[in-house]
Amino acid sequence: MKKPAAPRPERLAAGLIESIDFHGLAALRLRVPSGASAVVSAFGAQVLSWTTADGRERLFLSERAVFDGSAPIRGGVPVCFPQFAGLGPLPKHGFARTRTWSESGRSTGKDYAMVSFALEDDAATRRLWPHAFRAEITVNLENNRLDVELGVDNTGDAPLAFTAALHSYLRVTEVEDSYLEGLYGHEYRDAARGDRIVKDTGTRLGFEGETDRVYHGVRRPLLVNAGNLSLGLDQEGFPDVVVWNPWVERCAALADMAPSGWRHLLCVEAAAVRVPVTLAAGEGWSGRQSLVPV
Ligand SMILES: O=P(O)(O)OC[C@H]1O[C@@H](O)[C@H](O)[C@@H](O)[C@@H]1O
Repeated sequence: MKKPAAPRPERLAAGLIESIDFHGLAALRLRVPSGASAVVSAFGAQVLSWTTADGRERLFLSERAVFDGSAPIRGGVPVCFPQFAGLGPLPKHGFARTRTWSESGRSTGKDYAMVSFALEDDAATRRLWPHAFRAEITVNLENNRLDVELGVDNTGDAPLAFTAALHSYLRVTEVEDSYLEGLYGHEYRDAARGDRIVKDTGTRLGFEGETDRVYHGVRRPLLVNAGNLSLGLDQEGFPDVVVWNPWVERCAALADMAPSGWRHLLCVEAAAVRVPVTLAAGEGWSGRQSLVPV
């Protein structure tokens, strides 16, 4: 018997933004005429899904991710701000990923849909980090790319310094069959091996164990070679690139990861880590990561 045809998604004439509930969280779904879509939650201003025009999900989101606000969401593009990892006195990766941000703008056009979320200091952030600031995440979905930008303004009257990252969890079919190109000749701090500084001499980086590296001063675009989930990555403003995969044992210790979850992710993060960003009173900074299917 002939199978009934799957319903065809309606073809959009222009970008569209809809409010949705995503695992109980308030979120926006962005859609563009190519068929690509993305989901961004107000919690963490976090991209939680990006499906390209070919129907493939490109971001890893853990099947055990917690969506009740009690913990950061494991997957998508968490925003690490104003502290990367444990490089300071704040909670790991800062507080931005566990705060609810406010929508600060949206627009659509023939071939894009864009939303922004803002986070400003309040009594709770000042208790942790005594600075006046305004951070903004802008997510721009186009037919064939996704751009995520973090902007930070020092709204106080004293200088401030921060480290930050867009902690993108890229979905791969099998991390052991994936590799990353573009880091040749760069120095990195190997956080999985006692923070030693190493110079990368391989033309491509493969994955055979726990990987936790901060590459310094990366100026070239990168290529994640992962079969039909391959992506080109580019960044501006962020000088560093973090490459992370927890592998078997560390993954098993993470309550919000399935035991085999590590196989299906590769974090390639646009980051400002080695040298903190310093802003004088009234000064601003921005950094962007762009993901393009290849
Ligand atoms: O489990 P978390 O807090 O989300 O952090 C995940 C990882 O994030 C990476 O960016 C860090 O380099 C790792 O050291 C860290 O373990």
